[in-house]
Amino acid sequence: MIRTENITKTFGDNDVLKGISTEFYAGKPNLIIGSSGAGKTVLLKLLIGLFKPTSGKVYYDDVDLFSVDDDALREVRMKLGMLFQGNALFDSMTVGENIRFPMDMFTNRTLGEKEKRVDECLEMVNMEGINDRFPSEVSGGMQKRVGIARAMVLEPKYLFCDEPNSGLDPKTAILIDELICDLTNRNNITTVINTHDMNSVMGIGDNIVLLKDGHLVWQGDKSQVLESEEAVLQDFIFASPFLRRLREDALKQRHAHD
Ligand SMILES: Nc1ncnc2c1ncn2[C@@H]1O[C@H](COP(=O)(O)OP(=O)(O)OP(=O)(O)O)[C@@H](O)[C@H]1O
Repeated sequence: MIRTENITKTFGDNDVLKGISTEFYAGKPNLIIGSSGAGKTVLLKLLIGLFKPTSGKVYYDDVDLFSVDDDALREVRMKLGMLFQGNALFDSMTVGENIRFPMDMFTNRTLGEKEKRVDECLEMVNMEGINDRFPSEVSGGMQKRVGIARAMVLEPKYLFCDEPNSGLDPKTAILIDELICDLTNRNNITTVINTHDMNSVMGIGDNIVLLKDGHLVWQGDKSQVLESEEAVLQDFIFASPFLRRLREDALKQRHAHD
């Protein structure tokens, strides 16, 4: 579990986060949503310790991320997995070398042990046998899976995904969501996903945190989205006239059955 306590972040005279107190739970995908400039990326960077808050606290279970000594911080960092926007795979390395990279950096495992773990991770994302291909030789959806395999290689307790669906067609995007969700449930990981994708919100939104102008304006799960009266949420999720009509129809049907 990750908990934030009244987090603020100011750059110069720009108050980007204005007191965020929330929890991200283990074993479920936690989504941060909100329109452009709301502060999602800044919050994600704070959670992983890339930015320090101007004030407030971030707790990983009982560990206060910004008050612990370097050894304890390193211990927390070893438990973080990160799926970067656009995958951030190294083009000059094979798929296998990309997945092995965190083990080369942070462990003393033998080459045999590392190769065995690479195979396990490729199997985990249903991509067995593509070790020797280069990222440019596989599709965008496959690259995403490789990115997930790399994020999982050190068996993270916390997984961060920055817009995991960007650049994917809707069907592939849903498969990637399901894969992240499945790995999260099976391994009891606290997964935090920064997303704009409405399908993700309605498909895997077990805990949704909505930001607007640096404020947390709504928190709930996908089953509460349809009925919520929160205008910012409705504007964000049902952004087009077509989607607003769909929501009205769905609400009518639901109330007709009540
Ligand atoms: N390193 C930085 N220095 C100064 N200002 C920053 C920095 N990073 C982000 N900001 C500012 O913080 C605000 C929120 O940016 P952020 O990237 O978190 O938005 P976002 O919700 O992730 O938007 P998007 O969905 O477009 O990625 C913006 O006004 C941005 O200019």
